[in-house]
Amino acid sequence: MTATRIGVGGTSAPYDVVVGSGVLGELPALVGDRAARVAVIHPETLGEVARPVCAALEAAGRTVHPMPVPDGEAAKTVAVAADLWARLGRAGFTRSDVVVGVGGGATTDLAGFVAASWLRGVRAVLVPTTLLGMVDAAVGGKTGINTDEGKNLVGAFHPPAGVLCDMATLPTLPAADYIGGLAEIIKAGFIADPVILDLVEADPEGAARPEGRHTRELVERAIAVKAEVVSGDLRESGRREILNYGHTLGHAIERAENYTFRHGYAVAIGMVFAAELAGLDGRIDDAVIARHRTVLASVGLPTGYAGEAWERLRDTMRVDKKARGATLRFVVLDGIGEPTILSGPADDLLDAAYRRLSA
Ligand SMILES: NC(=O)c1ccc[n+]([C@@H]2O[C@H](COP(=O)([O-])OP(=O)(O)OC[C@H]3O[C@@H](n4cnc5c(N)ncnc54)[C@H](O)[C@@H]3O)[C@@H](O)[C@H]2O)c1
Ligand SMILES: O=C(O)C(=O)C[C@@H](O)[C@H](O)[C@H](O)COP(=O)(O)O
Ligand SMILES: [Zn+2]
Repeated sequence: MTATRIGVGGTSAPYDVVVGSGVLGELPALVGDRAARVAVIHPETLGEVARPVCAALEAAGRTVHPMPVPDGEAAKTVAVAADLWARLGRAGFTRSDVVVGVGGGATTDLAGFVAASWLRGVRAVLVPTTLLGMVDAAVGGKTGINTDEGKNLVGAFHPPAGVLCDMATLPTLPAADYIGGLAEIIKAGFIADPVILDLVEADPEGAARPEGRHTRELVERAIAVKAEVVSGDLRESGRREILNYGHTLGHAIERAENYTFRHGYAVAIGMVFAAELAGLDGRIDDAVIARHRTVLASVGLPTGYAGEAWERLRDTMRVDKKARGATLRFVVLDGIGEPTILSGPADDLLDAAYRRLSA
């Protein structure tokens, strides 16, 4: 199957998300001719995945600097970012050079942030190798790291110069990580493209595997949702907030679990919470709430949570980026494909929605 190109606009430098299988040959063109040096930031555990990326760039005449970092969320720290700044400095990276991020969403968030901050911004090209990275994290220019106080609290909007989704990398991804990516795909279904929900419901077992019959369509539909939203609101001054569906509680759970809980799993629970909130607020009926639980559970995602104390989660949600002053704001649905903001819900509504998660 040939590669698909999904354009992302809304900036002075529109870019393509290239989706296909065995498409590494497209990488040098995304990196461009001006770069003499390319830093390839990748998890140290993914040396085998990064090697062909480095080889493709070397074959195109670039001087490649592989920069291994800790795996997954452990890389999203200021200490790792500072170490990368030091490595770029020692290697003499200038404004015409390029940072390539290879790996899951945690790695591409870090690589994007380092590219955004080095010399106040150099080009980033992202090569996501997880389902979640392809359909969400690598697209749209949100970059960042975590702090002790919460998730993604430091970062920058820095759109990539290109994104290469080589689906041939997916078969080695552990099943649990693949399923985590489905949470963001299902999110795109609830907020904007209900056909996604239909496709998952038609074949949940296939949806949970890279070789599933609808996989390519699910990936492309989710990217199309993200591309359309961020093209209209890069800096999240309005509509982009819908991409945060399920993330207000989700991020609080990730922090409470010390980032050992997969992002997609936390978002799945957060979407059920948001659905319960919307139901209690009279916005959606029981059938829509039930559809959240059934579609998420059908692919193996969690729909309940009985972990950390609710009071602590509620406190953590106060540093959510959608909050304004003391007012918590949640993305909720008025119906499938009809996201809106619920501003300042009463404490008893929040408490009741949370109780339904542990019931
Ligand atoms: N910037 C955004 O818009 C955005 C959007 C969604 C999520 N995110 C962020 O993305 C992160 C989650 O991303 P994730 O789910 O990809 O997790 P991750 O980056 O932690 O990767 C999950 C695991 O998969 C491994 N892996 C990656 N590719 C592999 C492959 N091809 N074969 C074998 N193993 C492979 C990684 O080494 C890691 O152990 C979170 O930090 C989240 O906040 C950002
Ligand atoms: O791109 C966006 O905008 C999103 O909200 C996508 C989310 O899936 C993603 O997890 C994002 O990193 C969350 O952003 P944050 O601003 O809440 O940290
Ligand atoms: Zn997310």
